[in-house]
Amino acid sequence: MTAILDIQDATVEYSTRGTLVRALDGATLRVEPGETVGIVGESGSGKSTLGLLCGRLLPANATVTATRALVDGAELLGLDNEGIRRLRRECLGFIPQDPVAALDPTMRIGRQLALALRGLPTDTASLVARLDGVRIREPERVLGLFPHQISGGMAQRVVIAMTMARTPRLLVADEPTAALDSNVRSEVAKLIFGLATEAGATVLWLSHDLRSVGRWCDRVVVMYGGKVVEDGPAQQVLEHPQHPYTVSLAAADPARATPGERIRTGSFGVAEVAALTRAEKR
Ligand SMILES: Nc1ncnc2c1ncn2[C@@H]1O[C@H](COP(=O)(O)OP(=O)(O)OP(=O)(O)O)[C@@H](O)[C@H]1O
Repeated sequence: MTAILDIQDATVEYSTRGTLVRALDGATLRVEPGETVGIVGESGSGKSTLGLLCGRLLPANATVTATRALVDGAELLGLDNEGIRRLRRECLGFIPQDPVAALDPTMRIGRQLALALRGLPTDTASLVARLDGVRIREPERVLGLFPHQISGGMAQRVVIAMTMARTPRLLVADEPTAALDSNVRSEVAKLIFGLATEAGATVLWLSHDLRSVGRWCDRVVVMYGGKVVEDGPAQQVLEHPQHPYTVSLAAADPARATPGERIRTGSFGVAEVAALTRAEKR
């Protein structure tokens, strides 16, 4: 079977005013179609960089090397611009931490959704059905609103509807519930995993929170210092952590292990993803 993601010995360095930061330092990860994989690690461990690498969405100051970097069998680093656009369009879906930033503030929800549906029916009934599918109440009314007029939870549902409309084979979600109120986090996680399962999508869920990842994902990958330091079935990693960092995560107070309340500026290049999504819509 072709792996949906096959990255071997990937190194990513960011250069900022003459200073080099090595965000990935020989990261290796192979994911089979249909797996749900939680990638956990402390801030700066390279999770977002790995997520962005999957869509070759790294910023211009990043230099990438890898022995192998295949997404759905395609050589990520060798694709021309049309090839990478096609891969993003036909295979990949990204759900960022900050849904409001991922939406165009100047465009009503209905229009953004219609643009994201590209080639699929965009009459009002179809748009309403899309919002229904992500359990948005009063969908007709929501279609006429701007992003600032809806809650973070609702905005994330809109982003999920837009992303899942393309039935991605690989869904990369970077702390997609961390910026939301605690009472909607689990509903949104359930929605994402439910839709991904229905679509047969593989999920890469990037998070600081080992316990929540263990709840939703079958497999847990732990990153530390730009490397994958532990990788196994969720239950095994939670109950018998091997790497000292995983041991400390597993021993942490669950309340403290809850995803951060604040939006982390280092997270997932939301601006890049939003710009890309908007550029592709035009
Ligand atoms: N565009 C950038 N330019 C320079 N350095 C960057 C850039 N993006 C990330 N880095 C650095 O690369 C390292 C890895 O960052 P990355 O965002 O991938 O980690 P992370 O595990 O996702 O962290 P967080 O959970 O805080 O998002 C960090 O030291 C970070 O400061």
